[in-house]
Order: sequence, then C-alpha cells, then structure tokens
Amino acid sequence: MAIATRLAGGVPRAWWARLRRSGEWQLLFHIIWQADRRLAAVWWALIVLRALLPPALAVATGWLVGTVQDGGSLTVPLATVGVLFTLIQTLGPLHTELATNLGDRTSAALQDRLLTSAVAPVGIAHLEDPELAGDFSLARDFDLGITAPELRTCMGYIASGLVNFVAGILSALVVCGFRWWAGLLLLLVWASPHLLLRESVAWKDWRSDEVKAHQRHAEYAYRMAVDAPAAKEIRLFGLADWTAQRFTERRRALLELSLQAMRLRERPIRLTVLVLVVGNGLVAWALAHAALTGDLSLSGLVTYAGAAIGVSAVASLEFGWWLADASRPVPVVAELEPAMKAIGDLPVGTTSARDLPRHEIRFENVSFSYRADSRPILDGLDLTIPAGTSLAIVGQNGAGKTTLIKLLARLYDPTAGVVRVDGIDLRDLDPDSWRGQIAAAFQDFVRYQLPLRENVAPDGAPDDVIRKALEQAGAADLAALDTVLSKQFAGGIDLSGGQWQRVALARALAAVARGAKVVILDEPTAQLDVRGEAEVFDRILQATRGLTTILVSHRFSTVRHADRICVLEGGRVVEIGSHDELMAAGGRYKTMFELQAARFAEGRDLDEDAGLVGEIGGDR
Ligand SMILES: Nc1ncnc2c1ncn2[C@@H]1O[C@H](COP(=O)(O)OP(=O)(O)OP(=O)(O)O)[C@@H](O)[C@H]1O
Repeated sequence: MAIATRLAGGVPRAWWARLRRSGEWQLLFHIIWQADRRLAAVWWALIVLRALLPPALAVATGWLVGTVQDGGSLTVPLATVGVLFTLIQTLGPLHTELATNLGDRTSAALQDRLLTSAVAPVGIAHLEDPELAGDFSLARDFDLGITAPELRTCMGYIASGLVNFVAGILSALVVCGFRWWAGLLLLLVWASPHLLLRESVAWKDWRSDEVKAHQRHAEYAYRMAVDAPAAKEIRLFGLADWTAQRFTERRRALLELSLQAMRLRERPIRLTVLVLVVGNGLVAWALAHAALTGDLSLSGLVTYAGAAIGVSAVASLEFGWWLADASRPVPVVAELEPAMKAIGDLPVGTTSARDLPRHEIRFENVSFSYRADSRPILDGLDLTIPAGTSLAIVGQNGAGKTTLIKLLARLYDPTAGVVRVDGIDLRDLDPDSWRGQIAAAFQDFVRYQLPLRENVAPDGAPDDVIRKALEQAGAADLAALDTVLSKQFAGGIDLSGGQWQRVALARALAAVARGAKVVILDEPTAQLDVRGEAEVFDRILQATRGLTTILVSHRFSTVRHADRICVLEGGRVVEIGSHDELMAAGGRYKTMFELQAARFAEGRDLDEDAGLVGEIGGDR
C-alpha cells in the first residue's frame, strides 16, 4: 500500500485526540466485536499473548546467559528461549490471517448496516439526496480503499501495533526491575513522539466537501470504466481516456490532500530525536556503569538491555495510522443511519390496505417539492381516479408525471394536501400493505441479475402464474424460467431493451394475478416495437380490466385506450376527459395528439405495416 495513503491518517497525537474526541475507535472495536465475537476474542487474546512474548524472551535470554555462566543445566532455559522464539515467529502470520478474516467480517457487518439503513426508510428521499450520496462514498471506503486501505488490510496492522504498544509497556516494567526510574524514563522518551508531534498535521478535513466530491467522482469514473452497461457509450463516444483521466485526477487530488495533511514539521522531529538519544543514552550509561562496577550480572545486563530495546515499540506510529484509517468510515456509517432515516422515513399508519373496498384514488390540493428551497413540481393538484377505471397522464418532460406516481406509491409524502384511497389518507395506511395492492412497471425498471422466474416474481409465485404473466407480456418464449438474465453468469443470456421491458411488464402482471388492485404503468411500452406495443398493450388492458389503472406515456397510441386522460402542466391538471372528449375540446391534448400523428404519418412510407398511424388516427 502506498505510504502516502498510510500516512494519510496523520500522526499519533492527532489521531489519538481525534479518536478520543469522536469515539471513532470505540465504535470500530464495538463493530469488530459485533461482527464475530469468537474471532474477535481470539484476535484480542493473541494480542495479549504476543505482547507478552518479547519481554518474556528478554528475561529468558538473561536466564540462559546466567545459566551458561553458572555452568548449570541448559535444557530448560534453552527450551524456553526456543519455544518463545518459535511462538514469536509463528503467531505473527497466524494473527495476520485471522485479522484479515475479522476485517472482512467487520466490513460485511458495516455493509449490512449501510444496506439496512438504506432500505429501511419508508420513502426514498434519502437515496435521491445529493449530500447523502457524498457520505455514501466515504462510508464505503472500508471496502473501496480509495483514500484509506481496506479494513481487511488494516486489521493485521492494528493487531501488530497493539502488540508492539503493550509489549513496549511490559518491557518497561521489566527494566524497572533494574532501576525504577530507568523503566519509567524509557517509557516516557519512547512515548514522547506521541506528544511532541502533536502539532503535526493530521488529515483533519477528510470529511470536507472537497474530499467527498473527489471521492464520488473517482468512484463514479471507476464504475463507468468497469460496468458493462456503460461500456458501449464509453467506447463509441471515445470516453475511455476521459474516464481513466477523471479517475486518475480525482484520485491524485485525494492523495495530494492527504500528503499535504501529513507533512511533518521539522522542529518537533529534531526535538523528538534529541529526547530519544538523551533518554536512551542515560539508561545505557546506567546499565553499563552497573555492569562495570559489578552491580549487575551479565545475565541481568542481557535481560535489561533486551527489555530496554523492547520499550522502543511504544513509539510505533503506525498503530495510530492504521487505527485512524480503519476507524475513519465507521462514524460516517454510524451517522448515515440516523441521517437516512431522518430524510427518507415517513410516518407509518396502521390501517391495513388489504380490505379497501374499491380503490378510488383522489389527489386533493396536492403540492410537492423535492427540497424545501426548490420549485414546486406539483402545485395544488386535484385529481380523482374512480375505482376500476384507467387514467392516462400526459404532459411534457419534467411536468411531474413520475413524481405524481411516487406520491401515489408513497415513496414521498405531499408537501401540502392529501392523497386518499377510498377516502383514507395514504399516511394512515400501513405502507407495506398499501404497496402490496400496487402492481407497477416503472420507466426505469430494474434488470435483476437473477433467473427469469425471480425477475417476474422476486418474492416468489407459482410457475403457472409466472408463465401466464410472461405470455400476457408477449414474452412467453423468452427463455426457460431458470435462465439467469445476465451474460455475467454461466448459462445466462442478455436481453434487448424491449425484451427487458416485457419482463418488467410481466412482473407487474404477476402482481396483478396475485391480487394487486392498483396498476401503475410508467412508460410501459416505450421500448417495444410498434407492432409489439399494440399487441402487448391489448393484453395488458385485458389483464387489468376492472382495476384502478394509472398509465403514464408519451405514446398517444397507448394513451388513447385509457378511460380518461389528463394533461399535466404547471403542477396541475389542465385538461381531463376521454380521448374523444379531449379531441372535441380542441385543447392541448388535441395539439399533442395531432403533432405525434402527423410525425408518424410522415414516416408511413418507411414503415408501411407499422399499423401505428392507423391506430393513432383510427377513429378521428
Ligand atoms: N429526486 C429528485 N430530486 C429533485 N428533483 C427531481 C427529482 N426527481 C425529479 N425531479 C425534478 O422534478 C421534475 C419532474 O420530474 P418527473 O420525473 O416527475 O417528470 P416527468 O413528467 O415524469 O418527466 P418525463 O416525461 O421526462 O419522464 C423535473 O424537473 C425533475 O428534474
């Protein structure tokens, strides 16, 4: 790992102060413990055992030398030195392996916490919030390893650091057996870097907006480079260098920031060296003097000199760096949990939606803005969708059609006004039971890298329900139900955009078969070819007949089939009625319809059997 990254955490005094202040390391050790108690207990036990070994070896070596001098039996002292030496050599690598494993488990525990807190809120505002998105990148650094090493790497070094630190203190205690002040003095001088270098700069601003922005961009560029969906455009638009450069620049900027933060000041370093030389010189002189004057035996000299050298481990700066690096994302994860809840969670009602009789939907004077300081997307909107009827919503890009759907699915609550179903405020309903009543095919539907079966019914359904839904969506012969819909899996297949859309429609239709009473179709046929659209949409209409259906579409050939159509503009409904009524009214709907019909009419020669022109203009 690059030294710059290792140094990024700053120097000991700074990390110690920071850690103590923020409780980062307590949080880290708490999470380590929660991640795997058994492994964590062994990890700690090995720290204690390994810390005992160096001072024990110093004592045993002195004993061995004394025994040689006295001419006694060497078997036991030699065996003791051998065992201690072997343990020192073997426990280290074992401990590192264990620490890597514990680091992986701790990362997984942190990931679990992040995932749980991302999916737990009832709404989705926290996932669309730009500031939280920055924190997300920082929080995932224990995995990404962009500004700091991954936790699996840190854990081994933290263990070694702790071993050194404790072994140093124990060695000082051994030196106290020679002269109490000598042990204390050595402890103080070797601990002095922690104090003297306190003014050196740590990377205090690692959570600044600048760091967050670099981190986010670096991560984004990385995903662009390695994710398959972006691969086509990256190549066609010649963006490969741009992507690589963006990643390199952002990462370099992060390293530069951390390097700036670690630059040590000269004077404290000189002073630290002076303190170390003087302190160690004094103890060395005392040892030599005692040995020369006969105050100290050769055995004692070997023991205390060995222990005196061992005290130096107290100065181990690395321990602080690794602990600071490893701890860094932990508070972000901890803070993200309440932050996401505060932004994304919505009050939960208790009334079950399962027994709603009719599913009439009413928007009453509904206003909505995504942020308090942004323009209203919906502004005093009134709209009623009678139970068992279909309503199509049309309007220009950005008119707020999808936003209205989000309110209906209770992914957000209105800023003002109320959305009711059968007269009950959506906020009084249990959100899960309400969503259980909804079957939806979204514009940006999810392409699950799962078998076809799970793509149609993620939470499980009998195969005949799945097959029927696929048939209704015109995807009966797509693949066997067990086929994974991704080439990235053995035996998997890739689907075209239109085929994927049919799968998304089948998902909604399977939900209808299992009892959903409200159907949301947001651009359900946008990716289907013209003939496919007409055929699939007829079947969807049949399958959803008698249900309350909301259809958002720019395709008027689809829209015209709805019982009623509303035109959304300026955050309100400006026209509503059946296709015939709106055409007769001669307003915005008629204009939009005729514009699209004319466009298709121009293309008639190019696509004679498309059938769309006839469909659009059929009963004009
Ligand atoms: N999460 C969000 N945060 C802030 N603004 C948003 C968010 N989602 C949408 N918007 C804004 O709200 C407005 C309405 O968006 P919406 O997606 O509802 O429009 P739409 O009518 O469905 O558009 P289209 O026909 O292009 O799909 C747009 O100006 C959009 O930029």
